[in-house]
Amino acid sequence: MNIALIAHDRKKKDMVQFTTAYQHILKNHSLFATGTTGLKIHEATGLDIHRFQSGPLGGDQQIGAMVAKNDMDVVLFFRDPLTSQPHEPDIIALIRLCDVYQIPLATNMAAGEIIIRALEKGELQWREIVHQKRKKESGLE
Ligand SMILES: O=C(CO)COP(=O)(O)O
Repeated sequence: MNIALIAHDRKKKDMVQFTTAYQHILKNHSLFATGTTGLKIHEATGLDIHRFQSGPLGGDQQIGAMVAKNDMDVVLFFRDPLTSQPHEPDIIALIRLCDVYQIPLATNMAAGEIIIRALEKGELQWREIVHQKRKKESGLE
């Protein structure tokens, strides 16, 4: 599955702890992240991650583009609700797209734990059905 990992600055510690604790699960998936989050995770865990731009420079939008193509299966976005962000519209747009495409989205570590455990148990396999259906509709299969 394609998993996006994003954390605002004050939540990066949470993200590093989270990805360290669950790296045995995450390593079996394709990981994507905004620039600085991806770097911190890679430095702490050695996990392979495709890094997009930093959030304020368009990284949220790049991840949003994958969501809009229904290519992203899970979004773990540990956001900071107490600090205003210069790219707030991008953040809102990404969250909105997750709702448009019914993408499991965690906006904090507690919800992230529920999603990652569900992923481990295979409870998100329905995403494969979405991919297969999409391929069929586009004539790729
Ligand atoms: O700002 C972000 C998400 O909105 C995160 O960006 P960075 O991972 O580059 O810090």
